[in-house]
Amino acid sequence: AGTSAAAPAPGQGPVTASATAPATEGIPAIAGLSAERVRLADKVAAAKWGTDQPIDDPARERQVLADVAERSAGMGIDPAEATAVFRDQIEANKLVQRGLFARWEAHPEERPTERPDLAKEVRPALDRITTGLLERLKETEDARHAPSCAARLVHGSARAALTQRLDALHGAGLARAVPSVCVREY
Ligand SMILES: C=C(O[C@@H]1C=C(C(=O)O)C=C[C@H]1O)C(=O)O
Repeated sequence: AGTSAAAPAPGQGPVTASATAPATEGIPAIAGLSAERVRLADKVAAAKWGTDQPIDDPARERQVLADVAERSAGMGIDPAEATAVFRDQIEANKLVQRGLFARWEAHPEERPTERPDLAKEVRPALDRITTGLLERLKETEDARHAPSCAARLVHGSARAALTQRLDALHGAGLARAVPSVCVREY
């Protein structure tokens, strides 16, 4: 008793184990972190909903991009490539926030019941994702410039959308977040 559930032989584990595990490295990890960032738009929107804080905050965007430029340069990542990625991440986040505001206008019963603290809770969570994304951008220097990047990005994004159970709005956000990840060499 208790020993009947033998571990599967290597390579014979359930197919779903690898298909649902979050990617921890490479281009797919960038897609995974991008999906997490897009999901954080729910908290950003909930923090702003019913306040006079606008969805677009150009000062905060400049701060995010300046931080990315400085840290990427320090890490040996092309700052132009890194800031292009984060410009898209920001546009994606606003796309989702706008979609959620529209949803909440139309469906009062779906409105958030709590207001997270943008400065103390939500932006620090976004900043942690920034750190992770910069590490992954560094590690994928070659992969992002390779012809195979686009396929890896599409595959990784589809997997992230499934594993993180993104709905249509967040899926559209993820698609908006990642186009600059692959660098075209022409
Ligand atoms: C996420 C926010 O909303 C917008 C999106 C930002 C982002 O994605 O980093 C930054 C500023 C805002 O224009 C926020 O205000 O923090």
